[in-house]
Amino acid sequence: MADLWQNAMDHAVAAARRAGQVVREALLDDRKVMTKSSSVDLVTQTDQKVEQLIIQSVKEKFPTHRFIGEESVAAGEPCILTDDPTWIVDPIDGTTNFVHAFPFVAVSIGFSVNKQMEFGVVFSCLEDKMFTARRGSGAFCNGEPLQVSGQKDIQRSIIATEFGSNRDPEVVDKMFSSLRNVLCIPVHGMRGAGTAAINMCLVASGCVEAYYEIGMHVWDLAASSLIVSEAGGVLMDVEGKDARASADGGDARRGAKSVRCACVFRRSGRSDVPTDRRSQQQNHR
Ligand SMILES: O=P([O-])([O-])O[C@@H]1[C@@H](O)[C@H](O)[C@@H](O)[C@H](O)[C@@H]1O
Ligand SMILES: [Mg+2]
Ligand SMILES: [Mg+2]
Repeated sequence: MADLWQNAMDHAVAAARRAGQVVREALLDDRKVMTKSSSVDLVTQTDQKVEQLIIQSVKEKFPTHRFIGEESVAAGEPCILTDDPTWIVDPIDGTTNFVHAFPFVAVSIGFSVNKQMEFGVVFSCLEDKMFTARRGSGAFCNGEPLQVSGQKDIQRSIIATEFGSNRDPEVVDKMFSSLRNVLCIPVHGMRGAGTAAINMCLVASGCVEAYYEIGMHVWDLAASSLIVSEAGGVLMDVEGKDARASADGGDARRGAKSVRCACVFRRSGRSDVPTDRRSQQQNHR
């Protein structure tokens, strides 16, 4: 049976690749840096230009489809997910990395129908790695199949996280407390690429066992949530509930901030997490 959305997925891959070229070229020029919610929440004209290029190219081909785009929402567009075919776009995931030419910058394009991710595309454009997933058909990097880590012991794991853009000392204290809790499990190490999408693709690739972050937005993780789950991983919120609803934008109805956290772990077996670490949700595969 013909795949109804394959044509759209092919378009997304081509659009992400074109967008990646724009990002790479922009790295050769001065980057005009602006700020959004705080002095460390950065955006550039390239973020805005790339988002418009992606959305315009989709509108020409799929005029009835809807959009949730990071920079469109920042400019006042609503962040509401309906059952309609919806493109969930983060034109540059890792804007701070882009500004500093730190080599992990992704173009993230997720596609949802009936509030369910149908495909996800994350192009790590400085590594030239195209991560893709079609619901029910697996996850790939440059065409090679992906599988999450088989590590069964969190004490032999690497955990990824990010610090976001909130510099409120109380929030920072909570982040450091979480870091301490995780490090003292103990784990082999902690890492962060500077972009949620690439961190989650590292989980899907089996390079890190889990990734957590408090305060992500739906566009940060819509595409990579499907890449993780199609690679055998799971998404959960800090209470251990299935976070795909949030990742699919299901919580987007309550606005972009609704996605509190997406912890991505290998497909869980039984998990008897010590209650004092419930928020880190260890996985016993
Ligand atoms: O803004 P952006 O570069 O698209 O997305 C980034 C996320 O990928 C990252 O996980 C988060 O910690 C940053 O604060 C920022 O939100
Ligand atoms: Mg982002
Ligand atoms: Mg972004």
